Amino acid sequence: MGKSTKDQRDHFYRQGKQEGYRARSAFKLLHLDEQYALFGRPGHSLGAHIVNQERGAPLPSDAASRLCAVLGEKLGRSVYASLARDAHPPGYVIDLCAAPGSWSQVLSRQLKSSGACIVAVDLQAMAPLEGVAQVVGDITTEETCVAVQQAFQRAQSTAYTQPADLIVCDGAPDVTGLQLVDEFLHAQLMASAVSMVVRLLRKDGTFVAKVFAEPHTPSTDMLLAQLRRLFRHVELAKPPSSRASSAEHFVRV
Ligand SMILES: C[S@@+](CC[C@H](N)C(=O)[O-])C[C@H]1O[C@@H](n2cnc3c(N)ncnc32)[C@H](O)[C@@H]1O
Repeated sequence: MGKSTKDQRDHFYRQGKQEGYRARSAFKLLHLDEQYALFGRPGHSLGAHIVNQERGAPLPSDAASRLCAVLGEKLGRSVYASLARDAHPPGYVIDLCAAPGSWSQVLSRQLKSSGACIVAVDLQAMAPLEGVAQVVGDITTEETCVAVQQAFQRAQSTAYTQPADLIVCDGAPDVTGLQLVDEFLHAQLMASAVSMVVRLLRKDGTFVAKVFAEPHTPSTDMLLAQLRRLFRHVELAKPPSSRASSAEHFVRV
């Protein structure tokens, strides 16, 4: 392992301890939020106008038509839709493969003030977290998928069940050391996460998942192509807190 990678690992490890996170992976989600505004950017000027408009406040100018005038109808609408999405904090969130819970801690801390409803799922039970409902189960089984759906419904105070705005998955199977077996097990996990996303994520909601895939390889291109058949925008990211020596990347749809 190179010196800079080791230093970086130590830095995030120490910072995680100082900030009370259960794992250094917390920073991966925080960095993905910096890149994609996963938790909303209500302070963003255009985003704030859009939120105000949706709340009925007068908009000083018509942001959507101005964007269309500059960028053309199709791109303008698409940029407007993504700014509108990024302006809102997600209200309904599912954290798949959540233990020991540092991503759930990030979600709980970042979204506490907006009163988000958060459900965390893992094979292992984790220490309780304020504002996070837990399901212990295997996400590759139908039984757990139903249990997540039920917990998600119970965690919502309204009669009408909202679909999720954001689903995150940092799942990793126990490593066997046999590359083909490990890749197969991770692909199973990803397929199960995607099948939950198809059932529980709202249209234009956000899904973020860890994948072990180097960019521009045939297997990564195939994975991204498969995801693009289901989701409009699919991107591959490598947050600075993810070790450079690891094939770990994150897909965001
Ligand atoms: C890297 S850890 C997740 C770390 C977590 N995001 C955090 O920040 O604390 C991977 C997790 O995936 C979970 N996992 C692996 N296979 C699973 C499965 N089939 N169903 C549910 N959870 C699973 C493991 O139990 C483990 O807790």
